[in-house]
Amino acid sequence: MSTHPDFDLEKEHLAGTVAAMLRQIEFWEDRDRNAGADLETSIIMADEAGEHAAMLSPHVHQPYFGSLKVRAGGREQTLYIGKHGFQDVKGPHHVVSWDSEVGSLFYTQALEWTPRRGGKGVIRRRRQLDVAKKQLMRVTDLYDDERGGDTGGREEVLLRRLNEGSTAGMRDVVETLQPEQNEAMRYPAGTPVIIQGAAGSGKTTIGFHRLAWMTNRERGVHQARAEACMVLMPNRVLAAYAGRILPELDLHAVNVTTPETWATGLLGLEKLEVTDRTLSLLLTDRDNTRRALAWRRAKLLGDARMLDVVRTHLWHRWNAGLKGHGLNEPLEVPGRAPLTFTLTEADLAGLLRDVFAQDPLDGYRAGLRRAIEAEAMDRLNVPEEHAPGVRRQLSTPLTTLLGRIFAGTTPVTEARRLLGDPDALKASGLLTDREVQLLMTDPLSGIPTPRRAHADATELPVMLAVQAFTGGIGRAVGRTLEPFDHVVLDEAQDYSPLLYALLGRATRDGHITALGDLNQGMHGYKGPNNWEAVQAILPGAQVLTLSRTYRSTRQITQLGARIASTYNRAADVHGVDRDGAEVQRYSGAPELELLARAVKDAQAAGHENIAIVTRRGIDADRLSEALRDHDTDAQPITTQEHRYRGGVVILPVNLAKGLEFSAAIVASANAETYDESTEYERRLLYVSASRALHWLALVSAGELHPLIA
Ligand SMILES: Nc1ncnc2c1ncn2[C@@H]1O[C@H](COP(=O)(O)OP(=O)(O)OP(=O)(O)O)[C@@H](O)[C@H]1O
Repeated sequence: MSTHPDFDLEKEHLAGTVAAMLRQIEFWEDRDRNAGADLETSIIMADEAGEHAAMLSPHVHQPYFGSLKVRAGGREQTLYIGKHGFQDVKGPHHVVSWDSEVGSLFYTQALEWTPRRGGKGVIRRRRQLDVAKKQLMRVTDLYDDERGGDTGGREEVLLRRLNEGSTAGMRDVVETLQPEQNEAMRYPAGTPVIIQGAAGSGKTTIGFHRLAWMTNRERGVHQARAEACMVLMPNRVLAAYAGRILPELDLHAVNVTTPETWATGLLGLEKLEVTDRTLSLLLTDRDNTRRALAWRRAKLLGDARMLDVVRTHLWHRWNAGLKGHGLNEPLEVPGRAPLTFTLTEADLAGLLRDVFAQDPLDGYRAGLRRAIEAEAMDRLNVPEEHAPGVRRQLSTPLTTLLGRIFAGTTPVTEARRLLGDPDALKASGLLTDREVQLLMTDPLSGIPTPRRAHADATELPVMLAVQAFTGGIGRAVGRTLEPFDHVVLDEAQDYSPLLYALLGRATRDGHITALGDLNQGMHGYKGPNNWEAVQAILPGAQVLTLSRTYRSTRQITQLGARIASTYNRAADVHGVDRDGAEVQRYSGAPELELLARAVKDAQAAGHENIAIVTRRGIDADRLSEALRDHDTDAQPITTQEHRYRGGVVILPVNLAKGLEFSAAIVASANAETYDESTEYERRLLYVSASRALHWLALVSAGELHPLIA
């Protein structure tokens, strides 16, 4: 297929590597060889060997995708880079893992590095090796110092990859990771990272790669365990779509969920309906004063100061709660005369003060229990071996006592009590009188609430703050709480500073990766004003910018830029210059007919994964039904329960965000549907028009939207 002079040599090396891998897998799977001294040892050994075999076998069909020729310590060698490291015990067919320190050299532009053993290492050649089904398909040199250095091969390989069709899930980009992405992905572990990048710059993809990199043993104390990590995505359709990247990255058991699911789970209220009434008001109310009020109130609810407003409120509540309470418990300690443990109200207040000072991760209720137990052991001089017995005797009286002090502090009721009480809001001294007044107004009163138990997206963080102080915040492991090893936030521009503060508490220090685009914010009333506001909350956080975009052809990117330039002066992003089909425009006939024709045209152009994007969910349901009469089967994705499995689908723009398709068709692409004078609507039009990789159609029965006509 290729005429590269080294093709045959590489082919031979590949065959050798495949054989070595198969030999190793066979070795691991050989039960007799894994027989230990006793049955238990044998089982453990066999299990471990089986695990190694299971990890390696998916990689046999493509052991590596590139190589590096390096010179270090007077010796030249070629390192093969793959998705999974492999040590050939009987031969030279080793593979270095892409996420190792050495693997990084494949992606950078650097020509030298400092090897672990010291001295100087020189990169002599970078080579891409396309391998599929154990066959070598193509050899492309990216850099070769014998052929004048940079060959332009990296761009060539990238373009080939970007020309491929979309799939039903997010894909890894291990083979074509670009230098600036590689740098963001490997930013030193233990530093919170904010990756800012335009739509299609690979933020979400890179976030998952960083997570995979974080689980590599080379990260030392910063290594993350996949099962102790969490990724938050804006909706469940996208979470499922993106989650398909995990096995490709050898990541298993990572919890990919939405902030609402995580929050309601933490509150123990899985059935709680989460509304966004501020958004409803901003979209429907024409009263600018009320809109401004709703916006400012939502912002204030998400202000980081609210954490201490909540804390101060709880301080007063619980101090009032312990009035008139104490303990007077007879205790038995073996070998000692009967004892009594007495705690006065003043003692309790003192212990509560200590707990507030300690600020324990698992909450103040558990903290106070521990403090009282420790006080008992200390005062009564209980020897270590009898401590568990004393704790047992204290258990019931303590549960009763704590129940009284913390009575009624459930996150939902307590957050609402605080937000309805101006004196409580003022208690911390952190909010000005005007701010307290603002919180006391209810600009949303005209927006209906659901019948079911509900909480608004803007008040949820305040509820979580109550939860954080009462029962704690973090990852539930059995009955205890631990911090997450690492948390990745997608669409991070939509997270309030208060949420950042809470997530920071719930995660190991320095282990948050936030992916976002301040220019793409659809929900500015919830998010931070700028990344500095987030940096102020996550100490040491670094903002890294991805400047190039990869998703779409030049034709599609240019159309998107035209829409975005109406609300965003920074819209001038530069994309990979990839040529594609002209944007198709359909109008002047009934919409159904045009949509059906567009689907046929997209299929005729060779595309399989095709999306029709509508403005609202009900449009998608209605059109999906009606299109059947036009011989077009488009599966609706209109609830968070639906999953994208490839093929032709029809979905509203809010569920399309983050997904991508080989071809996209924007339905009702006109000014009646996407109001030209409303920035929010123009942003939605942008999202609709930026879902396609290769082929885009704009459809309207009447005139097309002036921005794209
Ligand atoms: N280095 C790369 N090699 C190949 N493809 C890439 C690379 N980087 C990004 N892409 C592709 O670009 C597309 C956009 O990536 P991704 O969805 O991660 O971007 P994003 O910045 O999160 O976009 P959005 O803001 O729209 O959600 C995907 O198809 C992804 O596979």
